[in-house]
Amino acid sequence: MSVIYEKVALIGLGLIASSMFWASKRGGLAREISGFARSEATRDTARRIGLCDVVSDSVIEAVKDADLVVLCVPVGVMGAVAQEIAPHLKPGCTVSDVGSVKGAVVEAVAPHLPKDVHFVPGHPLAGTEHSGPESGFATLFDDRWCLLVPPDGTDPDAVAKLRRFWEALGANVEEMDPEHHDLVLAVTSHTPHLIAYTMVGVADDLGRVTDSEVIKYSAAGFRDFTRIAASDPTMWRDVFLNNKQATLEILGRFTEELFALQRAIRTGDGDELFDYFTRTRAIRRGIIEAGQDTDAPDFGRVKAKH
Ligand SMILES: NC(=O)C1=CN([C@@H]2O[C@H](COP(=O)(O)OP(=O)(O)OC[C@H]3O[C@@H](n4cnc5c(N)ncnc54)[C@H](O)[C@@H]3O)[C@@H](O)[C@H]2O)C=CC1
Ligand SMILES: O=C(O)C(=O)Cc1ccc(O)cc1
Repeated sequence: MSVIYEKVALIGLGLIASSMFWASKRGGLAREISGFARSEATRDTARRIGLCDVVSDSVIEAVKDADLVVLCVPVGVMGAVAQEIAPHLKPGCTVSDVGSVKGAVVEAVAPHLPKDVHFVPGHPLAGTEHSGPESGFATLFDDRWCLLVPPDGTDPDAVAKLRRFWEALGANVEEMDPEHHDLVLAVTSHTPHLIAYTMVGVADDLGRVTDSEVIKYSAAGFRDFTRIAASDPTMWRDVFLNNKQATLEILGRFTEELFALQRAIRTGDGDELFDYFTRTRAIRRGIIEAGQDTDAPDFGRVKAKH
């Protein structure tokens, strides 16, 4: 592999930034990677484990002379971080992010950036329920999607370079517009997370989630819910507050379907239940035939290149 960016700055040293660092080192994709995190404890941990070539105590220092700056912070603080770094960005550099929501991030970040900087927002569809600087690993993005949502008129060379970088990190890259991204993610990630949170909350309300019998006998479905419900609360609070419209739209549809199934159970309508489950089974089989393995413990890897 060869160097794609001379200097990369990673802002917010958690799961995604640390995985980007290790994957970038694996491929030799940057000559220097600087990092900044808000808390001193995170910066100390990063230094101790060798995360980033240089860990700066100031975000301004971290972005100085960087050719690529990636915002890896919770969605709700992207705008504030962009505002802080904007006057210190190298002319001609690319600013990107990895936030799970795109519309609100574009709105919050774009107005702060100088005209001579390329803004190419991104979102790797890869993660785990773990967070923090010690949770990252080099293979996180291998065979996963990374979606780029460049605003209209973005310099195609800047987009192509960032695409090459993500491909070298191991991902399959596709471009999308922010609104479509947010709707797709509301269906495939955000609403399912909310359902997992709710289901674990319900079990907890019943006082059984920590009960050894429930843990002992819990089937894979509930275990997956508890894994997902262990995800970072700040990150997920920000996802829902910033993808409000699409999540509420999908939740509305979800509750309609749930009520229909509830009614079928109450009235003993076996045909309704059977037909519904037959339809959903076909969807699952379609996913497998398309080469996407959703059995992966964290998130479906992309088996086939599309
Ligand atoms: N965790 C996951 O599975 C995935 C997360 N994402 C997105 O990636 C972004 C980062 O997520 P993770 O790496 O999982 O989070 P994380 O919680 O592991 O790391 C976030 C880091 O940002 C730092 N931070 C928070 N506010 C800050 C500020 N104002 N200035 C500087 N640093 C600040 C935190 O101290 C922490 O070090 C989020 O926007 C999230 O939506 C995207 C794909 C997957
Ligand atoms: O851990 C899981 O199951 C995930 O769903 C990972 C994930 C979380 C958030 C994202 O924006 C993308 C991927």
